[in-house]
Amino acid sequence: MTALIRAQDLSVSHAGTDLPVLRHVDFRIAPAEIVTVVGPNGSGKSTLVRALLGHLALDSGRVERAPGLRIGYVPQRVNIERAMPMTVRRFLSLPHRVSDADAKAVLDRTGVPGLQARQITQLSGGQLQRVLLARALLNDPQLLVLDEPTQGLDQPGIVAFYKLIEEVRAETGAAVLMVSHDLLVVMRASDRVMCLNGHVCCEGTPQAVSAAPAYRAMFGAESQGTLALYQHHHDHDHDHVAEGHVHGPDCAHTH
Ligand SMILES: Nc1ncnc2c1ncn2[C@@H]1O[C@H](COP(=O)(O)OP(=O)(O)OP(=O)(O)O)[C@@H](O)[C@H]1O
Repeated sequence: MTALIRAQDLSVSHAGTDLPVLRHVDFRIAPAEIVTVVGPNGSGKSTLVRALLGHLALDSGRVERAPGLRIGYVPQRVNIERAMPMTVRRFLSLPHRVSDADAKAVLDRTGVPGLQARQITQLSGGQLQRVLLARALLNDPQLLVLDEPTQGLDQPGIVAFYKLIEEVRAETGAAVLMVSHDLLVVMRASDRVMCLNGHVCCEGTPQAVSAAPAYRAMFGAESQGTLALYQHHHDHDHDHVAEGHVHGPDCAHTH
């Protein structure tokens, strides 16, 4: 099936960094697929998302988006202006006005009914994430992009949020691209996982990635729990990684 987004050989630099933050990254996501990008802090996950959305200039490579692609984007929670006085109802109408009926329906759907009159600043972390998701769902997206959607949530909150994401995918057929640090939960919820450290260290099914030496080296003890979830039937290689790329400090794979 045709990809919703396909990127080839992406390299991206930020002002003031010597080395490109992303180096020779290939990416694609198909309709209804759940893809998760994992990697250490500063490994370029948010940069990849922003490059795929067309928010950043590329050093090299290209990003192709399906014509007219509808994207629902939930940026990192830290980027939301929490100090600004605004009700949930008003927030849902930015930038496009929505009807009361649609606002009610989407809040019901995301498990936070009746919050219309509440100030954004007064929401709990879990409620805020669901309101952000609600807003992203309003334009009936073919692709949902979630950058660390469960930051600050406790474990039951994280599990419940990913369950909601899976339900939304099942109901709407939307593909989902997530950045996450919640290795255990996210691995179970994903069709495909990409392990990023400036370049793609490993990529594949959760089973394959959780057993990959690069992933294990990167996440250490935390990865052991993930490994226990899966049987060991891994056979990945790094053939898709461009020759001569530079390893990040936590990347231990060999060629
Ligand atoms: N606007 C910017 N200007 C300069 N450098 C930036 C900018 N945005 C990100 N960087 C740098 O690029 C690198 C990758 O950042 P990015 O936010 O993509 O990483 P990340 O994997 O999403 O990290 P985290 O897990 O901490 O959110 C970091 O070293 C960061 O400091």
